Amino acid sequence: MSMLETTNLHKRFGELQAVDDVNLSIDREGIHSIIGPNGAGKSTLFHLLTGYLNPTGGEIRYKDEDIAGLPPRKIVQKGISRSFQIADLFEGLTVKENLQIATQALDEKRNSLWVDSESLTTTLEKTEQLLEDIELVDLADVRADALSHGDQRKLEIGLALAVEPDLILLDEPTAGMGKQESVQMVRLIRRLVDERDIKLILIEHDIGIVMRISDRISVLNRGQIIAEGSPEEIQQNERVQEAYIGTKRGEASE
Ligand SMILES: Nc1ncnc2c1ncn2[C@@H]1O[C@H](COP(=O)(O)OP(=O)(O)OP(=O)(O)O)[C@@H](O)[C@H]1O
Repeated sequence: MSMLETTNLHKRFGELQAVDDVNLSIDREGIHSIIGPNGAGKSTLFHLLTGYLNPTGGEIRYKDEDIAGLPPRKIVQKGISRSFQIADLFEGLTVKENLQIATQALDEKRNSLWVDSESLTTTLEKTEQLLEDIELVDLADVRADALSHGDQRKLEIGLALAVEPDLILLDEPTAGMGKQESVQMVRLIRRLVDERDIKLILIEHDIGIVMRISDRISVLNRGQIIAEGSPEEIQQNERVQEAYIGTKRGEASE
């Protein structure tokens, strides 16, 4: 059974159908990538799945419950998380402080004036675990705005993990990275998915990375899904090749 399913999902901006009758089925395990040329509708689809945009039509079912149109906070509570931009968060705080705040957001007692020692211990333990998971133990006391670009992206993933999601959505986690940083990031993401047993939906422009990391791929073009399958199937699909004509080899939409 699938974990997340969209049925006839639409999002229109004026005359433009940015997401056009999308039927997507995401099963419970592994990494499912969404690829497609610039303007294909990938980010719009992510915004719909995470509550940042309301669909114009259609359904989004997560664990068999309709979540279309729910606000982002409610969707996070259901177990779906996405990466945040550090710029929108706490640049002046350290790596550890950022993770602590995100972890505390899970705690039902966060609005209470008195935090009991048990929940404080749990928060600290979870924060330590997150630091290890995202390989930032050595940089725990460094301010977020002093981190390298690659380490900021790791922290963004840590923040998304802090709410203990079952499903996580990452939008271009390797954007702006050099080759070596990208390889490290891909390795980290694969390990997290396997160790934490979470499902990942990924938007990624680098086709080389997509083919290496994905268990399944859906291809969007002009708001519609034009192909879905394993990396091998997608590589050989003629409609996909046509959609990418004119793009450089090894890059989907640059
Ligand atoms: N808020 C908005 N208002 C109007 N049009 C929008 C809005 N957001 C996106 N669009 C349009 O919807 C289409 C799909 O955009 P979207 O950003 O989802 O594509 P994408 O596949 O993520 O592209 P990219 O790879 O360049 O990030 C584009 O034509 C875009 O200009």
